[in-house]
Amino acid sequence: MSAERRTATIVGGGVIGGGWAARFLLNGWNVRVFDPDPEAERKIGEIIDNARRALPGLYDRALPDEGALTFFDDMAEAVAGVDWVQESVPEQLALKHKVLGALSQLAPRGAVIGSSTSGFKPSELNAEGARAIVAHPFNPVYLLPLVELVGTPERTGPAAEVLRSIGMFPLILRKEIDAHIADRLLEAVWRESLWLVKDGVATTEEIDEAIRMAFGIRWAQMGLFETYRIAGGEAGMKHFMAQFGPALSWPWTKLMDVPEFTPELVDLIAGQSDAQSGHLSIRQLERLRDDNIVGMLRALKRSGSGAGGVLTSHEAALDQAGSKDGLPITAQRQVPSSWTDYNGHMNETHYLEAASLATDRLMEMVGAGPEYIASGRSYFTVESHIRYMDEVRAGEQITVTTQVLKGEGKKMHLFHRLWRADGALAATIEVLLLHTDLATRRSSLPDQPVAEALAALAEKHAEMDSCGAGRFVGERRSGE
Ligand SMILES: NC(=O)C1=CN([C@@H]2O[C@H](COP(=O)(O)OP(=O)(O)OC[C@H]3O[C@@H](n4cnc5c(N)ncnc54)[C@H](O)[C@@H]3O)[C@@H](O)[C@H]2O)C=CC1
Ligand SMILES: C[N+](C)(C)CC(=O)CC(=O)[O-]
Repeated sequence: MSAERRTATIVGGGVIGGGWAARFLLNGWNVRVFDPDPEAERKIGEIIDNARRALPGLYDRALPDEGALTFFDDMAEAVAGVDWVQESVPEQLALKHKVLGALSQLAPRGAVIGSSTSGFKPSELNAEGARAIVAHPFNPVYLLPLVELVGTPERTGPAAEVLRSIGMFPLILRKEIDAHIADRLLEAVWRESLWLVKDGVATTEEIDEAIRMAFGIRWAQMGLFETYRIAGGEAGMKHFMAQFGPALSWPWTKLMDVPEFTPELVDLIAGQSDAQSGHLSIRQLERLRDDNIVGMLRALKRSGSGAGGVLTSHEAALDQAGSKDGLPITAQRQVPSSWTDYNGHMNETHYLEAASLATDRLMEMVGAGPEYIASGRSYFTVESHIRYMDEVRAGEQITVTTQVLKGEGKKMHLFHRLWRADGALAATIEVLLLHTDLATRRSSLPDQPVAEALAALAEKHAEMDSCGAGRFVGERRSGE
């Protein structure tokens, strides 16, 4: 595995560089960091720790094994032989020129040199001979998929491929523009909000409530235009524009007029922000934000909408193979914090969820996957028996193996074992499923190839130990 690993160098390991480091590392890349800040290693370490508890929770499959993280004092050594270089130094054009100029000399010709710049255009970044593209991410880089790519197609095309492979959504801009697309939109909301605080209309907290209680949620799943199309009612966008068009010439915005950052305004905003959130550290706020984003993205994954669709296709590309004790591994994943409860361990419902994922995988293995289901046939669970044998904590890797106890006629009888990373058996989940015709909703015989594949597995697994299967609720365990 390590021979195939690709390597990214992060130049500037602050908020954004740390996020990039985590994104690459947790997707199996080796990561090198170049940052003169003596605190860089600690800060990046903390960001990566937060990423480790959040990112794998998005997926129902295991991410690749983490790559190696190394810190360098010498820029030339840091970029030698690497595949991707991501510049994330502060937003100052002279500094970007200096750093990108050096990187363009030192990095391999074939390596992508991406700049995280929030607002500079490639023509500005490369004015002194550099060969960078804009690769503008969003904080937290390890969770949010969007990366705005700006540059020539021969550079942005291959860069987009790499970004997709690490679960991101590259949006290639048609033309360069100050602040790209998303920051133009964010800047509009930011400027307007500054006025609302300065004019005493609202506090920082009230503005945040106005966003998160309504349109923030809406934007996450449909964006602006689709949302407004719906707001136009049955007549759609045209009606919306007819109704709200006149408002564009009313004083609904102060966008062209920006409040000056006087010491008073800075104190006012910083003071309100302290009152609103000062009881939590930045790392605590990051963890709260990450848990919320993971929950929302997982909800979007269910419908395949927006960022949820990006997750689904990335997950499908994650390897899920292998066997343990002669049985196929049918699920492997990290336990997300959203699966844990007030007892500080994985809640009972998610043992069944893990088993359900394993059943889906087993169905795929015998040819009853999504295509088969789309053609009108599937399996329905009619009975399950879970034995909870050990606790599992957030962040632990779990592995599920599946033994086919019976694959005959309409019946598929499975015995899932849920293993902890330390080798302890945490649960067994025995499930009986019946093949079902999705049109009539009645049980039916599976197609011949499915029946044969299932029977073959049942025969192969028949000789194996199935201790713990067939028990009734309350039956004493051996030694009890
Ligand atoms: N903070 C944010 O929300 C976002 C920032 N960006 C962009 O990312 C870039 C970095 O921003 P942040 O991470 O927020 O800044 P930051 O201040 O958190 O981190 C910058 C890092 O660069 C390091 N650095 C300074 N000079 C350097 C040099 N010559 N060589 C290597 N490292 C050097 C600093 O030690 C620091 O660790 C900027 O271009 C910014 O516009 C992009 C998206 C979001
Ligand atoms: C405030 N900002 C301009 C640095 C924001 C960004 O560039 C993107 C983000 O993550 O919001």
